[in-house]
Amino acid sequence: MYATAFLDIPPLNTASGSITLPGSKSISNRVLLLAALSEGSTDVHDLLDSDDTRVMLEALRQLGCGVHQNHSTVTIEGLGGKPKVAQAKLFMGNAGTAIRPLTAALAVMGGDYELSGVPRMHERPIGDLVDAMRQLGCQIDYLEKSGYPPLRIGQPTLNLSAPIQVRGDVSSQFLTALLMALPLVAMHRAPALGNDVVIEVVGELISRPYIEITLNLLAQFGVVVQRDGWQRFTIPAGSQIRTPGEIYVEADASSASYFIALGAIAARARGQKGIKILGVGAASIQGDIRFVEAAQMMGAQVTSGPNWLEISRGAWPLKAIDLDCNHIPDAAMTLAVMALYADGTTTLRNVASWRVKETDRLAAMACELRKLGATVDEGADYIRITPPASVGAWKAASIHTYDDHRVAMCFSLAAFNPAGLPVRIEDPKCVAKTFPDYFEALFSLVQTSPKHVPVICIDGPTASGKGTLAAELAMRLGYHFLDSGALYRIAALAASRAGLPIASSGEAQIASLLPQLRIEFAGNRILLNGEDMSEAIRTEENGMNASKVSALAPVRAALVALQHSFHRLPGLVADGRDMGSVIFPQAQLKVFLTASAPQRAQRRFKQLISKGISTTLDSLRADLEARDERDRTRSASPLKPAQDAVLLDNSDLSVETSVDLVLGWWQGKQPF
Ligand SMILES: O=C(O)C1=C[C@@H](OP(=O)(O)O)[C@@H](O)[C@H](O)C1
Ligand SMILES: C=C(OP(=O)(O)O)C(=O)O
Repeated sequence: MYATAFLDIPPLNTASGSITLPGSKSISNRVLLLAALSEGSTDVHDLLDSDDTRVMLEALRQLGCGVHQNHSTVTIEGLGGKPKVAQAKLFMGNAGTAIRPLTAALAVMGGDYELSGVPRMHERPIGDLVDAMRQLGCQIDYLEKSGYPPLRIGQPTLNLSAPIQVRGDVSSQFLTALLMALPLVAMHRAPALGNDVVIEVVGELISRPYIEITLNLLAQFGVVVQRDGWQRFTIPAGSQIRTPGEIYVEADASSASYFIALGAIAARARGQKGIKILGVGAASIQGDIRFVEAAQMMGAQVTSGPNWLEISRGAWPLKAIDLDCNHIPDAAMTLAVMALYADGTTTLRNVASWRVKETDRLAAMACELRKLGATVDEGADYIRITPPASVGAWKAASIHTYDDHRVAMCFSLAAFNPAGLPVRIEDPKCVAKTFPDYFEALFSLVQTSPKHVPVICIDGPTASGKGTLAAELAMRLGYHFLDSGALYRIAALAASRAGLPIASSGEAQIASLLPQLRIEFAGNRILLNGEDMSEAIRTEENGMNASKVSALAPVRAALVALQHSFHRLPGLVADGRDMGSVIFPQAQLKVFLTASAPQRAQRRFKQLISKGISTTLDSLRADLEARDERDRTRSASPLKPAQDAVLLDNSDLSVETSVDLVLGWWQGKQPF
């Protein structure tokens, strides 16, 4: 997950490849609750691991439910309709699918519970559900504002004499909550005429396909709800939630919308087929699978099987559409970004519920689409988008994401703009609500011209602090990190481990070994084929070998290719001695970092002493000065700043100040 303050997505061109998407949020949280309410244990396979499911799992644990994780399977030991813990404060984050059904279930079972969430959750309505539960004799109080969480739940005096009425025009989750909780009432009622539990929907019901998910999963847990259209739902008396023993969670169809759109928008990479999505397809029980139809209307070419989809670009530009999106409220946000690539004005209607979700999504989408150059008309329940009038009318934008995962995910697709502008996504970690690794998934499928992938080079003499600075910059920008000095050391270590002669007689073999190595920089650790080598490469002996290896021409050539392989989306920070001058001459920012010899000697001294290695300041300083002189004057690639490098003497600067300074220079080069 990118936990950076922002993520700059370079302009993108093509996309190809296949992706297995994480589990459905809607299915995961329903299955967790149903498994918890049933008796016995349920193995849930492919459960979504994200903020929304974590809050649900944590709440279930607090209520005394056994939760055991084994790879992608979570086993839930059910409570059999009665929490083991009668008093708890439950934090539900911003998960509508957690707080609403859990409120209903706890209110029926009774106890002393408080349910709260993030500040936005306290602005998301729950009054219609509370009103419905109160008809049944449930005890629910508002702790702050009437109609909104946080809530306190007490002991009910259940009294079911008439159908329970619920409004469904603000959120379908209230009806879902009743449907999942009321079997707990029905189970205690003898099957007899008039004993069934009946729910009546008052007025219009929105987001209807989510009710189909609820009914489908209830049936898998042994509760077959009878229905009369969308108006009346009957839970037969004597119904009981029974675990099916194990259950598989489909991949998330709403998450699929970003990749379906990607297939529709991105040019196809040469010889490639487009985007293949695994884990969800035509047989999905999720309503958002119908996003496929909307994407096809806009021009996407889609083929599908029961649990896969394959998408490629069809009509281009995309075709503008006018669509009632009430059945796909979440995925419809993706259509709003697709509309930027359409041949006219797109109108998405009947999405008033957008106003009460993670943020006011109608206002948010309108504001951010305008930043990109679109003309947007926002109504009470619709949004109308006209793309930028010409290539020149596109603007580079920093997209504010309002702590809304879907805003962050759908706007990443604006990076395909024809103007070749990057897009900045603020607070990218908000995708953790439903898809923590969204951006990693995106970057695994998209390609762009290497010239668009940014590189920052930090070169400089030994002990100038370039490694620390470069690693910190990479972390702050979410870029890859290349410590080229360590690469020579890793090459030497791998060669000697493979038993190859560290001499010209072994140069061909060493060179062919290098491309097979999987080298990763994880923070300040260096991994070789998954094994942490951070200490092993720093030995005196390996240092000598590294120096020998670096003198072998074929090895150097192979290392160039290896260094270039770090140049990947979304960007790279490389540190070394010839990063800016030789390896990445095209880098957008080159910094040549220096510090006075006494300062560097001091830093190295502290470093060695802290490792328990004894040395003296004077000898270190003499070594450094001698080495500087050798580096500067040697004939083969002498250490000198690239012509276009910025010099930074950090003798009197803290690491933070140096980082801020370089980030400031970097920002000065951005169009945002
Ligand atoms: O029941 C569900 O799983 C959901 C229902 C929808 O909410 P509304 O019914 O509030 O539209 C949807 O937006 C949400 O992401 C998940
Ligand atoms: C509306 C959403 O979430 P929630 O389940 O919290 O309602 C969503 O995921 O888009």
